[in-house]
Amino acid sequence: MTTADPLLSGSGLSKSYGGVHAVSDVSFTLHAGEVLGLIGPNGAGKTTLVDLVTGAQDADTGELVLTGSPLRGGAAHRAAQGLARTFQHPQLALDLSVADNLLLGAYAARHRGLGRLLAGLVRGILRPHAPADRALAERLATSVGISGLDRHARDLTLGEQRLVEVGRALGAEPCVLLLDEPFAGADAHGVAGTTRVIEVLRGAGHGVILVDHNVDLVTTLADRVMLMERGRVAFEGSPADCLASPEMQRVYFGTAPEEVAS
Ligand SMILES: Nc1ncnc2c1ncn2[C@@H]1O[C@H](COP(=O)(O)OP(=O)(O)OP(=O)(O)O)[C@@H](O)[C@H]1O
Repeated sequence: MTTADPLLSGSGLSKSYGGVHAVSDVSFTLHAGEVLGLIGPNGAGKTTLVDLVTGAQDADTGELVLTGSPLRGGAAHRAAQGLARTFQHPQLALDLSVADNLLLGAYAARHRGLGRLLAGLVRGILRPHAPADRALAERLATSVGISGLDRHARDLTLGEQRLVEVGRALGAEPCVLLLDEPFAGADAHGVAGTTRVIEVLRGAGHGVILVDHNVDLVTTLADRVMLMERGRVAFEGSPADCLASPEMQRVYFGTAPEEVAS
């Protein structure tokens, strides 16, 4: 792999559910230090694409390559290879504390296997955190800007849950982070915390795939944008070019720019 090679690439990815073509022949690249924004209306296939990359769903067709090697296997295997994600609907362990949830990503990366992860978790629950783990939880909390480490996850607002998910993903020290609607339901504080993490990862030469309906934020934060429509890539390019494109006008407003002007 040379520095010009993508950190992560997908080619010819497709996934159908019965007659619904959720993702159809999608190809993409993500380079080191790059934020790729993924936008598109409801049902465009954004979450399905994230699922195919992270191994939450099996692709019908297509190939993925991460740092020069084929990316295969289930979600836990891919996480061990350096992928981390957040979910459109946050998936925290609601009965655990903020600190325990933040540590889950690091435990998973450290133990590289579900059985050992669960064993580590049970040990963590049954006895207080080792000082190093508590310090790590505090560092992750500071990174995303969340306080109250001993609160139960179920007592958090949606925005706080999203921040903990981002912190948990950060704890795995991913080379690629996939964020699925991190700004939905987040207040200014939540937006700032997630934005900070994106900037840190970009600065460290990692990659970020950012899915969100907040087009203003995505086009501000992303280096490149992919617009999806009915499972396909309708446009791919710089944020400015995407915003000015006829495809953007058509997908979001149902009109081409010249029709708007007349
Ligand atoms: N598990 C599933 N079973 C059946 N159909 C599914 C499943 N997951 C997604 N779909 C369908 O695939 C299409 C793409 O869905 P997907 O959730 O990927 O879109 P999206 O762009 O993420 O939408 P949103 O912005 O609303 O989250 C939709 O028509 C959806 O109903």
